[in-house]
Amino acid sequence: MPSPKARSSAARSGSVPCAGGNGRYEFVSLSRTPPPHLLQRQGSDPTAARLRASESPSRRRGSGSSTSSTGGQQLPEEDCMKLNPSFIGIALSSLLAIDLWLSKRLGVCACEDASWGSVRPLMKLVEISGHGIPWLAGAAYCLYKSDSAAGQEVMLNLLMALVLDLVLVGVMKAVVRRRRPAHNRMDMFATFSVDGYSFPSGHATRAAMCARFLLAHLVLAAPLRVLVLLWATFVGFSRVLLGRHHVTDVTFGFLMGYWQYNLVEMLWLSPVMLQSTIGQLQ
Ligand SMILES: CC(C)=CCC/C(C)=C/COP(=O)(O)O
Repeated sequence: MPSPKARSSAARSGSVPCAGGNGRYEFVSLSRTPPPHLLQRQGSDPTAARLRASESPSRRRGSGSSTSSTGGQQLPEEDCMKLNPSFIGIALSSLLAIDLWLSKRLGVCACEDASWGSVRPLMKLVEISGHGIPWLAGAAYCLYKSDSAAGQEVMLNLLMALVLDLVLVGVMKAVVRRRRPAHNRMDMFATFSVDGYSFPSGHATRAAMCARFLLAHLVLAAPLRVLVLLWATFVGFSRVLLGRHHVTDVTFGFLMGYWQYNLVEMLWLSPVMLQSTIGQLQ
């Protein structure tokens, strides 16, 4: 009988252990039709039942409702789908496996005992620099202090962009509900409940969106522009180093933040709108 590890790696690699006719376990490729004695046994064998139970809910749903013929055997249609896994399915599973492996390897500051644990405090400073609270507070303060209409307009739109970002990321996290990496220590300050989820990285979306915003609306010297880009990149990268996120959470977060800036430009609050808004507030 194979060890549990062998069983799980076999399941991952597309072959499943089944109880053979002589009581021994055999590995059967999912891409081949199982021998008849295995097909007969699957109905009553507890191991086969357990394996079926571990299949995806979508496969379990509607089990036994329809059948198709394969080589004279009547197979449930769901099993035929299993025998022909789609190319996109395999590509996605491979990407996810690489993502998990790479994220774990790169999470070198995930705790003090990790290989780069000594730089964790520095990484946490980078984390704070991309947190929503300092950005919201900073934008609100600049809006309050700004004495030019142009400055007020930019800061109001930055505030609107930051709120939009929080809402969109919150909705996305609540829909996808991907768990954070197992090696993450949840010691972030000021989080919403959806921040228990991982996809996408809110820091990455904010960093990408704010970097585009600053580069487009502030007159900055070339070295400062480079610094803004470096900061945004580092904020994203630090999420993986801290073990907070998978690589794909951050990659998607950057893309989403980049796209969010386009949305902000589309929804841009003009001076006319600004005056009527301020008028209503007074
Ligand atoms: C409380 C406020 C205003 C914002 C929460 C910011 C936050 C903690 C986001 C989570 O970021 P990651 O998804 O990158 O971990």
